[in-house]
Amino acid sequence: MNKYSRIFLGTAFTSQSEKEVKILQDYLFCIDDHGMIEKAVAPADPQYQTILNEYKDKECFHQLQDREYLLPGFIDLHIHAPQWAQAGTALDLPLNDWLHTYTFPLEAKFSDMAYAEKVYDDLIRTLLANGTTTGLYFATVHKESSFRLAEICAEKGQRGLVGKVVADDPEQNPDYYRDKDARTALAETEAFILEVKELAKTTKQGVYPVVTPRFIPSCSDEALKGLGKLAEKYNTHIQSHCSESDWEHGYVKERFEKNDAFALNDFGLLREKSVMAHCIFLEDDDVALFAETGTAIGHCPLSNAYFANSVIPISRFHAKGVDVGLGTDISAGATPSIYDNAKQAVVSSRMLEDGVDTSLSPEKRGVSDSRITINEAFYFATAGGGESLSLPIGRLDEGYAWDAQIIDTTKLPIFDNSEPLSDIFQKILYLVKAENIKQVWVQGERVK
Ligand SMILES: Nc1nc2[nH]cnc2c(=O)[nH]1
Repeated sequence: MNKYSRIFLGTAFTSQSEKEVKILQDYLFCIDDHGMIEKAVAPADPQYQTILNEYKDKECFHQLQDREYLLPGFIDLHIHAPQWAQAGTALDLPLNDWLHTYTFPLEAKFSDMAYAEKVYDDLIRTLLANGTTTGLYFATVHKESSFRLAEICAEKGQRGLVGKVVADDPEQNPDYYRDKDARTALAETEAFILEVKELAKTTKQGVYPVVTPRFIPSCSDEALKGLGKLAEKYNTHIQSHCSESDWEHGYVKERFEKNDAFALNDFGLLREKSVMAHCIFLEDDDVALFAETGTAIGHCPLSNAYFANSVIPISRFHAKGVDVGLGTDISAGATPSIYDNAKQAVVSSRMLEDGVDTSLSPEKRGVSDSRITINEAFYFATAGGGESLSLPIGRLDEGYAWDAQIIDTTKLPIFDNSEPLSDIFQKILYLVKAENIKQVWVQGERVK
């Protein structure tokens, strides 16, 4: 009987801290029956040779080839799954017009199970191919197809956190696409939570129900209050949008005479397992409230370039103790790739630091101390995402799930065998496309 269900031998990159990447050269990763990393063994460790000798000829032994490297699987903290069907289009309008012109009509189509199946199946396959091993999803207001999304994650081996969207306010949502009323929305959310919890019992990598008020403008007070109570009753994750654009931030201020963060908190929606997308306009006391409640920011830099009307000072918010992960925000972000968003997070932060208005002098043009490095963006894509979700994911370390990508660098511009591993890491983050991701593993199972 084998003690470990799988062993991987290879060189891995994983976050040591927000700013530092740890290089684990020629390590042995010993995976247990539950798909967790039981041991990460360095070549200098006295057990290394013993384990190697015992496993090297077994089927469960996986040795990386020359020029292959391991990265933790990426965690996408903000995906509108139905919007995959319009990815790459419809980005010409501001947020509220975009919702009413393109997005609500599209999402309404997810009452059709056959259509939902087609889109969701393709999305999950594509995300896995891009190295995303955990996804936090908004589905639609339809309970049945939202549950189908959770099932497709379960079947394809991705760790899915899925929300049936709640949008019940007749003033803000069209008649053809909204919950009938707050009571119905809450009853359906509760039934959805129970169904997904049942599905989780047979899903190795985990599947989780998420309480999902679309955003404050979509929801009545009754729905928001009830959702806070449901999240508490079932100890679920919570997701929504917070202080995303001038319009949305202003709408909440007008309705509640306070910022989004405090309004959400009043409804019991800021908790340890809450992830709020965007959060561009947080003020100091909002940031302190996020840190105090354990609420995380799903940072979606590509989407923000279209809808946020500004650049989030993510470095400052993170330095104040707020958990941060990355999100694609499909389809406001027109890529399924967290690699693309990691790069954009760096680019946006550099533009914030330097500023963009050339009519101003350099010292007045930007916001100092805003830039993040590619190491920090990698941290947000992996360990930061895991912390945001309060799950043991996002690191290739003992006690974490074996969620990993095997990167084949033979097609990257590496011309010198002695190139430092720290440079290879940067080339991976800047240049990898789905075709360079050779294998993807979730909870010890191969999914690509
Ligand atoms: N980016 C984005 N913001 C939203 N706010 C409310 N709904 C949405 C959405 O679908 N996408």
